[in-house]
Amino acid sequence: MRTAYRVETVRTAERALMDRLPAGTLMARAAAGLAAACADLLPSGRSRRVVLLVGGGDNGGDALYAGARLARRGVGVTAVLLAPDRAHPGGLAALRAAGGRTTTPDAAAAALARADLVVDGITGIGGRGGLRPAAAELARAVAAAGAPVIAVDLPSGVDPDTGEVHGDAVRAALTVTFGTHKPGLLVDPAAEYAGRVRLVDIGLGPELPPGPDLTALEPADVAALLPRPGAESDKYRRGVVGIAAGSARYPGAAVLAVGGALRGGAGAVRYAGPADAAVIARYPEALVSTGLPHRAGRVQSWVVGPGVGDDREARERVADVLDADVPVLIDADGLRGLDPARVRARSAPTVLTPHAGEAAALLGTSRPEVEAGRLAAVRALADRFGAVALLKGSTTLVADPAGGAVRANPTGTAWLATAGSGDVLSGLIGALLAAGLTPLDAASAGAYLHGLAGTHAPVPPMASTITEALPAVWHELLGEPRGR
Ligand SMILES: NC(=O)C1=CN([C@@H]2O[C@H](COP(=O)(O)OP(=O)(O)OC[C@H]3O[C@@H](n4cnc5c(N)ncnc54)[C@H](OP(=O)(O)O)[C@@H]3O)[C@@H](O)[C@H]2O)[C@@H](O)CC1
Ligand SMILES: [K+]
Repeated sequence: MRTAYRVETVRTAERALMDRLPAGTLMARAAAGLAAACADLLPSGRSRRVVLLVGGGDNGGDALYAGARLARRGVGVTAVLLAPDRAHPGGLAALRAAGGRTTTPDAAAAALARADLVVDGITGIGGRGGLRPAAAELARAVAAAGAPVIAVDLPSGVDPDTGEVHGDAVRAALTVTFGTHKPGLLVDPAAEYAGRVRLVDIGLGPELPPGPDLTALEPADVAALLPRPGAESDKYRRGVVGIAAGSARYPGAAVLAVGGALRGGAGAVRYAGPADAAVIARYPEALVSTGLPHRAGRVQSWVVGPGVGDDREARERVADVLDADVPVLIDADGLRGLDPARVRARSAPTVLTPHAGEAAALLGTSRPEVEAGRLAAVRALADRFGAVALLKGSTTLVADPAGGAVRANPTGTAWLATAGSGDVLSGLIGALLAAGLTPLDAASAGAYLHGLAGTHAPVPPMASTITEALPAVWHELLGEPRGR
């Protein structure tokens, strides 16, 4: 599990560690890791030039010490000093002693034009608000120059705690972060600016509290969560999913949600609704009925909403499912006008899976506001509805109403934003709920599988090809030969 901590927690841990170590040790560790990452990215066998962007804090100090290490190895290093009188004195002295040069922001463009690599040390965890004008101009000059960028700790201009980006920010190919991930590195829009992220161990681990602010599942975590049928399994032990999706007008949503549930490992899928003929034609495995969901027979979870429409009949189906005493996932049309009190009053857990537009409607805010502050939005949804909230999008986030770390989904591709993709996800999570995973685990493992299937599906993927890619993803994660 990757873990991320907010700045306040990082600072406390850093102080505790610093008290036990000789001055300068942490910065030396950070700079060594940073210099190694730079060396990996630099072309070999010819004269190489690195430009450091140096702010007035310790982030700039890291860049200067790393620059000194590179200069000692024969790399041509030029430091652009944003605040010459405040640049880290020890770092500056080390760079100069190693033969590095310094310059001012007005001469940056010429240096950047010849750079093989740029090291962004303008701000790290000490950055506040959007970049100030001189720093913002430098960020634009870097983008115009086009050389690859390594960000020190965080790309300058992104909010470390929330992942928000206000105005210009540096876009990096790689971010070398120290001690622990910060939430902003795993949440869009900031995550997109960070590029790949490399964590350098500076010994902070033992000083960090057990409860991180954000986590991201790794393959082994997902593999441990996925249900594996045992010798004694029957369909009820593996989990029966009820799907109340689709309508005469939108039968496809029913088919896709049922497919997601079947490929999510369900022991059986009961479909209730008017798209029964389309479902049975595609999936003869499904048990179909046309009455209200509660008449469909015993299930261990319900999925309601995709493609149900918004007429009286649709509202009746949604209300009927909300009365069920099993975990319920509500998506798409099921989320329209959803009453927080009704969801809070349910006797079993609820999972909501809105995209940003649906989340905005549920929170009474705007879509751009949700997209700019995804972390705050997903927490607010979980809080308001007393439900696990999964906010779909460039970074899918999952929040638990009990609090604790928000989970950021690390898999997926922009190609997943295709019609019906969310219907597959809802069925998939429904199957994991029926198998007995906690709602938080079901939602985050479902998002993980779905994202991975999206990257396995032939490009451009369709929702049904995401479903078809799921078996390969299960095999990959469980590490079992096919057919076992
Ligand atoms: N934690 C750890 O364990 C370790 C931390 N380490 C490193 O220390 C870094 C934190 O250093 P830090 O505290 O000195 O803050 P930092 O990020 O350099 O920013 C402050 C500078 O930025 C400026 N500034 C602020 N906002 C701005 C804006 N919007 N636009 C433009 N400028 C802005 C601010 O100016 P001021 O407000 O003072 O005028 C000040 O000059 C951390 O990220 C990591 O790299 C490692 O060395 C070792 C282990
Ligand atoms: K930085």
